Amino acid sequence: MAKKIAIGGDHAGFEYKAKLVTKLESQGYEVKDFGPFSDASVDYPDYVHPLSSAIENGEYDLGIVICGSGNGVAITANKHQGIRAALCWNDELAALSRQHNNANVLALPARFISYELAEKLAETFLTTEFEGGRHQNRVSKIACS
Ligand SMILES: O=C(CO)[C@H](O)[C@H](O)[C@H](O)COP(=O)(O)O
Repeated sequence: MAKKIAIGGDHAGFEYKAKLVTKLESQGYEVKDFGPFSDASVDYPDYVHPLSSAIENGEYDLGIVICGSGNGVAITANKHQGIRAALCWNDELAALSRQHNNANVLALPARFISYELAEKLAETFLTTEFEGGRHQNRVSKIACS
């Protein structure tokens, strides 16, 4: 089970991020918050690039990034060769992102889902395993040199 979690985003995701950090820590996860640390307007790449690099370097098992739509943080994270970020807004998508895509970053759209759903998606993402097999062949072909 993934234990070391990196979390980050922007001002639109700040409130959900703060609550998720508390929740995940209460469940025994080691959580590194890459910011931001207030709801003042910021630029998500300033937080998502360092988070993504840390996951690529093996410092954290999985990541969660949160902005208004989830698109900005997902697009930024996916610029990194070692990152497979999945934008999810329902539980089946969160499960499939792990089972089929071995996603290592969950992107959440805070302005479009409830906090309760965000918490559920995070739980599913963090506890679902990659199925491997035919999916491993496909995942191996994602990265370009
Ligand atoms: O990156 C995004 C959109 O792709 C996020 O949703 C941002 O949180 C959003 O763009 C922030 O918008 P704001 O008007 O500056 O609060």
